[in-house]
Amino acid sequence: MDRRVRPLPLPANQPRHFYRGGSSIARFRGVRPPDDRRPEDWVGSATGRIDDASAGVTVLPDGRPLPDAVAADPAGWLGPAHLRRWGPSTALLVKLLDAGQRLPVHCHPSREFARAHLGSAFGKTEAWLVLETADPDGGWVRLGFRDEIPEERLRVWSAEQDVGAMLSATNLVRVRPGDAVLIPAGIPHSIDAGVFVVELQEPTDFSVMLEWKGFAPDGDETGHLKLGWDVALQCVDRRAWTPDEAAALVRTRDQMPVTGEGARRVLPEAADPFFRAELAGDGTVFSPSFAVLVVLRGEGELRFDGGSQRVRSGQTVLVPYDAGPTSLHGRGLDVLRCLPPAPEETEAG
Ligand SMILES: O=P(O)(O)OC[C@H]1O[C@@H](O)[C@@H](O)[C@@H](O)[C@@H]1O
Repeated sequence: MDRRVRPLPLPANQPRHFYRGGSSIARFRGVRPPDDRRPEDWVGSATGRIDDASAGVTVLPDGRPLPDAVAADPAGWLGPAHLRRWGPSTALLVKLLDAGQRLPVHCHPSREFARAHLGSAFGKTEAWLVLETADPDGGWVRLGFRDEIPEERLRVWSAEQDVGAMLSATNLVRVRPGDAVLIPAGIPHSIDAGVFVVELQEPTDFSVMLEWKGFAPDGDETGHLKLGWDVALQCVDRRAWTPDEAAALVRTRDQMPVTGEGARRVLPEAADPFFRAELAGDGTVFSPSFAVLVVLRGEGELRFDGGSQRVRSGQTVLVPYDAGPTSLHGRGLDVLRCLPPAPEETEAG
């Protein structure tokens, strides 16, 4: 019998969260929303929530949590080159995120900070591909402080929860469906209500919360990753980001170059040490890799070594290395293929 792992369509995996959202995920998937506190769908996740390691992890159709399945056959899931470079970690976390309300201003640690203070080889650099905005003209995200903020001022803003000051200090950046946004580690950011994205990240749940007023968890207790504010605030990028620099973190579909295989490279090279993403359609052939597919539009077929699988918009599919070369077939198919960093990637902060 052929024991190789095959591509697996995944159901929604939406741990309860402290902020509202989830209806766009349900609409995208064509299912009913469980309740309005399910704003994130963790797809092909071997990562648990920081406050509850059992939440967030993907459970496969055979009942096994993804980390157990990968541990049992790391080469089959990840391939030999990935395994040599990244070990048995998938090195990738993908989420659908539907902001039903504005997210609190927060930031994520770099690898360097995570290694020094959190015992982790991964920080949480991330990127978004915007799927929808409630207003068809676009939605808003907040990226980076416009002026350099002295540490002491940041400390006061956070201690006093001076949300007005924090928000007015950040760049407000317009995003439209189809745009991709790279969020470098450290940059303070927030997504406004009505923005629905696919998110690629390093496989951790590390957030330093600058804002928590009006949200359920007491950020003063939980927002500093148990490091204390003196250390946690060291991971915040307090530098000035000019409006142009902040806007340059956004890439429109036209700015995504077409690769030799006919796919569009979604993210800039600066993202390569952390994850890769491409938009592909009918006729695209991919070389073997662990991957998470999000079918954005259309329907058709995903062919792989030894079989094929029907795919349609709203589906997410987990692809193991062992599926071999894969290809997409179907007119109007638009698929986001999320990949871990390449095995040849070297260190990045
Ligand atoms: O899109 P990012 O920046 O990861 O924001 C979403 C993240 O928000 C933070 O406030 C934390 O609650 C994380 O658990 C959550 O995943």
